[in-house]
Amino acid sequence: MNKDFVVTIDGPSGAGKGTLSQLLARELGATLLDSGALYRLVALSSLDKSIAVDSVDELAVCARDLDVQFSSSASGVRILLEGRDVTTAIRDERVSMQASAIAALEPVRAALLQRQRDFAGHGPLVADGRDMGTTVFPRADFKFYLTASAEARAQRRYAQLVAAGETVDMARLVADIEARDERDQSRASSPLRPAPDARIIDSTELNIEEVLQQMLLHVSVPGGAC
Ligand SMILES: Nc1ncnc2c1ncn2[C@@H]1O[C@H](COP(=O)(O)OP(=O)(O)O)[C@@H](O)[C@H]1O
Ligand SMILES: Nc1ccn([C@@H]2O[C@H](COP(=O)(O)OP(=O)(O)O)[C@@H](O)[C@H]2O)c(=O)n1
Repeated sequence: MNKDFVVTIDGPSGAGKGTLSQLLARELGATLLDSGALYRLVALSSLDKSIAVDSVDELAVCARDLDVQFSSSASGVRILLEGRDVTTAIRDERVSMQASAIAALEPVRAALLQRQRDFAGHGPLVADGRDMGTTVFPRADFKFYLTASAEARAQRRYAQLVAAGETVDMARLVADIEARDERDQSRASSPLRPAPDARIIDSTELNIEEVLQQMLLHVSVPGGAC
């Protein structure tokens, strides 16, 4: 087994990718790539700079020049955009919708591609997103596609946002999630779909620990299965 092995976790919003990729990375001693955060950062930066969604060239420059730092802290990974802590700001629903819109633009995806690939090759990597197993790391060692019913995903997201102190309109949240799913799946450039060699896990009826155990069953690392 390659010491720089790559595990990819793709799937729709609220399927549990972020949660499971963190747990799996901890179990495997791997670095984490939260590719959605990169799209969210371009979205936030473009909203801050009032760049319109149809200004494709400007958005691509924004993605290419993104000044971002991921720093570990006691409360988890903090994300800095041009030195400003935007860890919470990028999770805002307005940013989610903007991220989904700009993620459909091929020049933006192309501008982020190498930045994502650069995470590999420095030890094991767990990469979370929509096209990790299809486009960014097509030769990954282990690929997962995590999904759950739209209702379960919306309920999870609702609980997560309420716990973070936000006021959430459930009907709006469901509509937003469905709109993002539709856009992610139907775009021409790297649409959301399982890689042919991905293991599909439906977590609708599974808790987080059960999903983690299923994943660990299929990831074997040097020194034996873990
Ligand atoms: N299998 C599960 N059962 C219950 N809650 C879950 C499960 N997987 C994830 N969650 C919760 O759902 C919310 C969304 O999960 P997250 O990992 O952010 O999803 P994603 O990254 O796919 O959008 C989080 O609050 C997380 O704790
Ligand atoms: N590899 C990726 C990751 C995210 N994205 C886009 O970026 C948006 C935000 O990604 P995310 O993973 O943070 O979203 P959630 O699953 O947390 O809702 C998604 O709605 C996708 O449109 C993408 O197109 N490709």
